Amino acid sequence: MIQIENIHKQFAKNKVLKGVNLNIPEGGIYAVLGPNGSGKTTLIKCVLGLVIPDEGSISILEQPVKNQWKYREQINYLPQIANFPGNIRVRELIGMIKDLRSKPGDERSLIGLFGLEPFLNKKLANLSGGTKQKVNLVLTFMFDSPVIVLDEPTSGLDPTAMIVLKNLIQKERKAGKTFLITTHIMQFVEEVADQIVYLLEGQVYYTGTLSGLLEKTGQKNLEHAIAHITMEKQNA
Ligand SMILES: Nc1ncnc2c1ncn2[C@@H]1O[C@H](COP(=O)(O)OP(=O)(O)OP(=O)(O)O)[C@@H](O)[C@H]1O
Repeated sequence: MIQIENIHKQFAKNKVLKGVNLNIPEGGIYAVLGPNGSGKTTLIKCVLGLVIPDEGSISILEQPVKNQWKYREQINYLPQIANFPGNIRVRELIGMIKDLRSKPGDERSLIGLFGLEPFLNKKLANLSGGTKQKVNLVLTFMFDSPVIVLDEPTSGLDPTAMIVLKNLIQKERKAGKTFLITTHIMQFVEEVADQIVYLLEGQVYYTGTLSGLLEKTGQKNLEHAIAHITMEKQNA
């Protein structure tokens, strides 16, 4: 479904991705993890065509993405920071995004799930951070696409919204969708991810199941496994 081969990317002298290889088959939830600044967002943006790699190739649904744009219709993307103008009302924003996509979107059940009815006529600038994130999740999940990319989806969410999000992800996964998710919330990863991709020093340090990572590191949970990898690297 997504093939990433030998991706390199540097910003000025900062070599962020140094030969990333990753093969993501169709269906399932891939958590892309790594320390701050390890290149998770950069990698995701390469997949989306928002960052152009210096070297390497990416194919999605068997199509190389270089100089292409049509494939993006197959991806729903939740950015880490979505910067929409503050004077737009929630209802208008949803309408605008639906007009921009060439496929139909259905936001009604999502608005109910996230309890957003009272906010539909409010301007974005007047919403709390968590409520804005719920709106962004509606914008992401209202379209039916085979690939869903979520950059820090839990940001600012209260526990109820977190449960709604986890259920939504599981529902879409059962429908055969492929997820790429970045997050620093390890409990979230333990609960939803099928596979873990751990980026370190510009390369993929680990891909596999959570239990495989625990076995590899000899730790009892993901938080400890990651701390173990970091310490090991520091002492190397
Ligand atoms: N457009 C850009 N111009 C210059 N440097 C950039 C740009 N985008 C990212 N970087 C740098 O690339 C590195 C990786 O950033 P990236 O956002 O991909 O990391 P991340 O793993 O997603 O981090 P976090 O966990 O903090 O979200 C950082 O050093 C960042 O400053």
